Amino acid sequence: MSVDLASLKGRLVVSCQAYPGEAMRDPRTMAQVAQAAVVGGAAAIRVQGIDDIRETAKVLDVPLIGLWKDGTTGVYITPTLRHALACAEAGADIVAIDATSRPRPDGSTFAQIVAGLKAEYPDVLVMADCGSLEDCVRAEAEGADIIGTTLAGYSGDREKTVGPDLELAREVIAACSRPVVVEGRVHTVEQAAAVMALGAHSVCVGTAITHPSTITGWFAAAVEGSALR
Ligand SMILES: CC(=O)N[C@H](C=O)[C@@H](O)[C@H](O)[C@H](O)COP(=O)(O)O
Repeated sequence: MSVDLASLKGRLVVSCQAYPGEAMRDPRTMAQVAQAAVVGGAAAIRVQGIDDIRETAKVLDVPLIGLWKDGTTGVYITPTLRHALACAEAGADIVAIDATSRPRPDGSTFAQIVAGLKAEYPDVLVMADCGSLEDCVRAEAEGADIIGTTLAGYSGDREKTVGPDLELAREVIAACSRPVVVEGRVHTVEQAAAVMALGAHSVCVGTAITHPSTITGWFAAAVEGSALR
């Protein structure tokens, strides 16, 4: 599917990810979670891992953002062209790629991955997962179709804010002309609305919609912290 980014304007994107060792870490389960999110109004879905991309692509009729996390430190979100090509081959309409300037395992650059992916899959779009304003501006110049604030607070460039990094969102929206998707620690509907009011193209929510253990933990802490003795 060739994605018209206008279809995501003013809409919610939902990230459906379960982590290694978790009970929901199963491609069929993630595809079902994705289907449920679409019923609720998600205009696009973001999934991690080749099997999850393949399984989710089978059942979705909204754009699919795919990524491949390899490792847990440094550049681990779709770190090389090999990973990006595999995401596209598995059915991702948009491939999310780490767009920070940190060294990649094979010494390649974001610009080289974008060029290599587009040479092979001209219709596939690139979402740049950025951690700073500089990343966003560079990624746009290097051919990213969507600018994401995904790595704000995770790449070492910015403090990890409680909730989304609204300051970065404001600066990126002002500086970039490509659609900006604000992603990362959007945990409440109020935060999602605040991000959109800044002028974001879309907001991407993961944990607060699709990670039951974390959501349960929030409620459990509130209940236990408020219980009368
Ligand atoms: C930093 C990193 O690796 N972020 C990942 C990117 O795909 C996911 O673990 C996040 O869940 C996703 O970005 C959505 O964010 P949140 O779950 O905070 O709504």
